[in-house]
Amino acid sequence: RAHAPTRSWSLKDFEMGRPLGKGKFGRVYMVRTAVGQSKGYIIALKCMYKNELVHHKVEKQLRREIEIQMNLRHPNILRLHGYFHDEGRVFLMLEFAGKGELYKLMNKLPDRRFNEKTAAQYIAQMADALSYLHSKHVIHRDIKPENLLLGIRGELKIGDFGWSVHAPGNRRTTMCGTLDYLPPEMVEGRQHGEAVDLWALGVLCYEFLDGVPPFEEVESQSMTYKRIASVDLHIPSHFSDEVANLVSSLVRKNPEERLPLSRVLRHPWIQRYDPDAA
Ligand SMILES: COc1ccc(C(=O)Nc2ccccc2)cc1NC(=O)CCSCc1cnc2[nH]ccc2c1
Repeated sequence: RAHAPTRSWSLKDFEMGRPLGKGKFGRVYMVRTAVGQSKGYIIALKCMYKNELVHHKVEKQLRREIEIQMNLRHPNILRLHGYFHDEGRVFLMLEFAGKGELYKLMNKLPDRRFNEKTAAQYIAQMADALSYLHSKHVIHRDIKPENLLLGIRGELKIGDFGWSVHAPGNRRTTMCGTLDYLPPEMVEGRQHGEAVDLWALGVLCYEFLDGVPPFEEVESQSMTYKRIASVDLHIPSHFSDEVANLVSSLVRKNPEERLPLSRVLRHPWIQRYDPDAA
């Protein structure tokens, strides 16, 4: 049974603000609740057309996602405050992340690189969010910079759950977007579990420090595929020994050998920059 919204919202409850971007199936606007006199608060309103959702056969996935996300509460996971619909559209009331999209910030950095201190804080926040999701048997499956947002205090927020499923997952619908973050078991279409997020965490850490993901082959997707399947990983010389150790412990072919999140949070590289991470 889909969650009965806490109260029935409708478009007239909001003051429309500027567009925040185009999502997968709709547009997102910055809006303020409590029209008129009282302050209210700012949220991101995602507007999607029902016939488009039906056309792409994703209405069941959306319903499942709403079920999952209405119960998630974590500082590094973008909140879904509620949802409502009118005759032709579905609206998601999402948390507004005050410092915007992480990849836009990355594109402004010289060679898109963060220093190790910033990267370690982000990875600690991601590990925290992922251990929360995994404790609820939710696999994200799509951890990558494009899906990360920044809160007003500069904290990371996992922002988009287009592919989260209850473990163990076995992707039924076809893939879209980059292969770069997918682990061998997914590119080979095999059974996969929560360890796919551990692999992606290692790939994310690599990209934060090198500016590009480890298996990227701009020219050829099939080459990326081969490099992932063979774990053709080369750690750049500018990586500290400790972060080299962390990345190599996460980006492992065998899912069972990947460093568990509890160990990531206690890893020397994380502890050096974020002592109260664990
Ligand atoms: C929890 O979050 C989400 C949950 C569900 C869905 C979704 O669309 N699910 C879906 C749709 C159809 C079929 C199946 C599933 C999307 C999001 N999240 C976003 O879309 C992030 C960017 S919109 C928010 C936002 C906030 N804060 C910002 N600050 C600057 C820009 C910005 C942008």
